[in-house]
Amino acid sequence: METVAVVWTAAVAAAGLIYWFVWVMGSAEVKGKRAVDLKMGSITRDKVQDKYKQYWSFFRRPKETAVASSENVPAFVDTFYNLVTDIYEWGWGQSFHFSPSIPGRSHRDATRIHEERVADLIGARPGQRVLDVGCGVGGPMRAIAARSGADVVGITINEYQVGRARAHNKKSGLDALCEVVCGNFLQMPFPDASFDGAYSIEATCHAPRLEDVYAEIHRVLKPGSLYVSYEWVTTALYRADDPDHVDAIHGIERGDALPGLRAHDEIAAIARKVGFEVLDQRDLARPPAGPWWTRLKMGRIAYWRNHLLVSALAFLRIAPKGVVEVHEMLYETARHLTRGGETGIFTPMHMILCRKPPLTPNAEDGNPQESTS
Ligand SMILES: C=C(CC[C@@H](C)[C@H]1CC[C@H]2C3=CC[C@H]4[C@H](C)[C@@H](O)CC[C@]4(C)[C@H]3CC[C@]12C)C(C)C
Ligand SMILES: C[S@@+](CC[C@H](N)C(=O)[O-])C[C@H]1O[C@@H](n2cnc3c(N)ncnc32)[C@H](O)[C@@H]1O
Repeated sequence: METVAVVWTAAVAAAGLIYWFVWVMGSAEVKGKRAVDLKMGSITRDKVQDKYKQYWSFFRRPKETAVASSENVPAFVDTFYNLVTDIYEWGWGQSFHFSPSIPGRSHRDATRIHEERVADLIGARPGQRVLDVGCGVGGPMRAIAARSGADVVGITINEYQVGRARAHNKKSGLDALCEVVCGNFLQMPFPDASFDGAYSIEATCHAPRLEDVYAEIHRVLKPGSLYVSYEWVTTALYRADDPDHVDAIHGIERGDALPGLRAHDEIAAIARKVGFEVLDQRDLARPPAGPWWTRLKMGRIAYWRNHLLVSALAFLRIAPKGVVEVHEMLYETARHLTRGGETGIFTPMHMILCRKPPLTPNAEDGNPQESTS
């Protein structure tokens, strides 16, 4: 009799523990993805490990060869997002970017405020059509549509994200304002001058040549309209002859599918080269902004909990094989990003605000032409 009672108590305790571990601790900060729902995007279960190896092979080539074959980059970025999208949603939320921390406010509030700033900078308003370049699963798109009342069209290279973004748009009741398209932002499926504004949040860093994506954005914008971008860059503190700096930046590139980080002072010149006027540029991470990396750093214990959880789910075959390796890669990446933030050599929020010049009447024939001032 006593043995039965002990066995029952142990079974109930174990069930309670599993429930707490998987369903309570395992749910995303913004509910919508739980650990038990981790898939690997559109990759079939048996191909996850191969795809992960394929992802790494990109970085085994010498940098010159990798850059020379930059036409492969969108496919490699697509593979990366198949591998990480569910883990990002589960462990971070629906907005795949950083934000300055704000004392006394939650991460969720800080994220929304950083996104709403974009809507305000480009003056988005009801009736306008705004482009979200590299939209992820649409966290920013929903915040910006809700703030401004503008119609937002997002583009992402990753088909799996399109499905997730559409489902979230519907669930949040914002599907009338938010639309998502699968495509390459280097060759966008939109006509010339078809948007009243555009923005990109921590996405154009995936472009092998920034001028290519900026030129596309310039093409689809109406004359006189605004574009704002939060760029990942090295700052003025970065020293290419310091092995610690180089190691941190390479770590960030490898763990975030980046063909090569750019320097902060290259961005404006590229924007001007494709025809934009640069109205403002600033590192939004500079004081008085609170550190963006504390959210990553404060989560050490959470990472271990997540590691145990992911390992258990893979062992039980609930999550696909390969999920543990991807999770480890992200843990390493978080270390490099934190180092980049603490040393000040890297920022994920170099803000650049641009305008496509308005049309002015041509003095000779009276027809409108792009102003060059
Ligand atoms: C803009 C990009 C992505 C930025 C961030 C959203 C992500 C960068 C690193 C990611 C993470 C690192 C550690 C993970 C952790 C080990 C896991 O347990 C839970 C998820 C993480 C916190 C994950 C979340 C998203 C990031 C912070 C790039 C790709 C251009
Ligand atoms: C780090 S996520 C940021 C997503 C979103 N801006 C956010 O903040 O939540 C980068 C996004 O850029 C997209 N992306 C990268 N390269 C792309 C390309 N060539 N064409 C279209 N989208 C691309 C990815 O698919 C992903 O959605």
